[in-house]
Amino acid sequence: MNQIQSANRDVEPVVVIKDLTKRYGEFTALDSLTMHVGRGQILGFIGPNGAGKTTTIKILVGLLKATSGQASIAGADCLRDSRKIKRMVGYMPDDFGKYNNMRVAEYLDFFGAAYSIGRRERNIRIDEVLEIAGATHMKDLFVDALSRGMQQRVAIARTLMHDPQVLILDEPANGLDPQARIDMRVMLLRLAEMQKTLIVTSHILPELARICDTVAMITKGKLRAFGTVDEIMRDIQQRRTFEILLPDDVSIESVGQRVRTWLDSHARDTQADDVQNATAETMVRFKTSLSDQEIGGLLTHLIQQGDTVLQFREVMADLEDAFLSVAGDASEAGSDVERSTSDTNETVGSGSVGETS
Ligand SMILES: Nc1ncnc2c1ncn2[C@@H]1O[C@H](COP(=O)(O)OP(=O)(O)OP(=O)(O)O)[C@@H](O)[C@H]1O
Repeated sequence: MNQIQSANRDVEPVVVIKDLTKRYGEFTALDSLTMHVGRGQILGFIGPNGAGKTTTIKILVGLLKATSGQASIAGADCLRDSRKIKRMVGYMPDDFGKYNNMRVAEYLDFFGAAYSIGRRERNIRIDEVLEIAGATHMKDLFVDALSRGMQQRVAIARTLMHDPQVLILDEPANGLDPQARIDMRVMLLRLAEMQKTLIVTSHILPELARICDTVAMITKGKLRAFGTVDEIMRDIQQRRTFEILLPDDVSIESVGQRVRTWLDSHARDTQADDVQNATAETMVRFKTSLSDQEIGGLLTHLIQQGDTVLQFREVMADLEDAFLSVAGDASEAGSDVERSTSDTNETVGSGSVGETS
């Protein structure tokens, strides 16, 4: 197992899972899972279908008994102290459910009452949670008429009604359009700023990379990687990919050759196909294990040679690459994970060393 220890050691752990195992008869759904999440942090809990995410969540919220191991939230045992757990945890399932003829305020009032919040306090709380979720304008709308993105905001508001310190959100970005996904990320970050501890499940791997402090990747009930996104990336990304965007395809051949020659003389592990001329995209793409500072030397070299470079940027491997790498079972994971394009971290053409990452 490639278990990377989190850099967030200084943050007080709120959710602690230790050697958690769950068997259904002969079948092991969770196998000695150990991980933790600190206060005000976002954990991306990532795994393909059937990996064991829901099983873990059910144990955390006290709905399922583990076969062995421990799960606690702020010191309370997830099974034995279920009343405390219920107060401390807000769980947002993937499915919004059907609530015909119910307005948003009534919907929130209903859930507030289920948490035994008094009527006056409920009214105040409804306005507060709608504000936090950016859904104040939806207060009098019917929930079943809302778009998926609006429903997700209301679902977050509902999860916040009893002011839980830990939020467990199951696939919150599922079915959202790109703008709604961005809005969702902003909202999750805001909740973390409010010192809420968030566990966010996803099988859309890059979705979480931008906002998570820590990522836990599981397949077949086993933890495959646990650490910050940077730690996981650094661990797998021995060789990084860069792109050099050129003004036209005329200079591609010469720039490609210059990059090849430069890499040959600076990086011992350079391989024949490490440099590729992407003519249609007017760019040269190359892989290297060199440091940012060393790669900056290549940019300087090109500019000194009179090449016009529009952009010099690193192609960020996404969490999916990391996942496939650490899972060590690409065929199984690859069939389940949703593919997406890589992100790029753009920098300027005539830039200096520091701008390459
Ligand atoms: N009650 C049960 N009896 C037997 N096997 C079960 C039971 N519940 C879950 N499993 C199995 O345990 C494994 C983990 O399931 P779990 O629902 O935790 O996965 P998941 O990561 O949440 O997947 P998904 O993303 O599809 O929800 C799966 O192989 C599932 O079939």
